[in-house]
This record gives sequence, C-alpha cells and structure tokens, in this order.
Amino acid sequence: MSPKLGDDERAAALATLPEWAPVPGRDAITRSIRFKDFNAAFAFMTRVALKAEKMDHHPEWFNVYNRVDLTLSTHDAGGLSERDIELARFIDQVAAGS
Ligand SMILES: C[C@H](O)[C@H](O)[C@H]1CNC2=NC(N)=NC(=O)C2=N1
Repeated sequence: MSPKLGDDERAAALATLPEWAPVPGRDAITRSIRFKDFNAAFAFMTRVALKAEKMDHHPEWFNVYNRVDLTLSTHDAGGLSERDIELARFIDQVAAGS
C-alpha cells in the first residue's frame, strides 16, 4: 500500500501538476477536462480505465457528454499518495493528446 504523502511531498508534487486543484476539506486532488464530444471523452476514459486496472488504482469520476470530472485519492491510505500523482501524470498525458 502506498502511504499518504507528507505535507512537503504533497506540496512539491502539486507544484508539478498545475491542472490539478486540492479538494476543499479532503486530502484529494481534482481536475475537470472538456473534450470535443462524448466520443473523445469516452475514448479518454477507456484509456484511463485500462491504466487504472493495471495499477489497481482507480479514479473517482463523473462524465456528462464531453466533460469528465476526476478526483484522485488513495482510499486505503485515507489521502493523497504517490499513486495518485502517478495516475494524475498519466491522465495529463492522455488529455494532452486527445
Ligand atoms: C482491493 C483493491 O486492491 C483496493 O481496493 C484498491 C483498488 N483501487 C483503489 N483506488 C484508489 N483510488 N484507492 C485505493 O485505495 C484503491 N484500492
């Protein structure tokens, strides 16, 4: 299990993820992404789903039409861990190529 990041680690990681914002009142990060249409949004979600299964680390997400809202947190650790940072970086890469 990946442990919760300490305050300094958390701040350093977040500084490298400008698209992500802390969730108020919770040790988690969030990003909302808009795509051209539902097809593009769902293609993105498929790629993230395959990565999530491989990592055994899953996003909380909500989709409506071309928008995907994501929240990352490590439930087993009760907060943000290195696995969330890794998944966030992957999500940013996929979104940048969509
Ligand atoms: C049993 C299984 O390995 C765990 O429940 C995994 C699955 N996916 C997970 N995803 C996330 N985001 N946090 C977890 O703690 C987590 N735990």
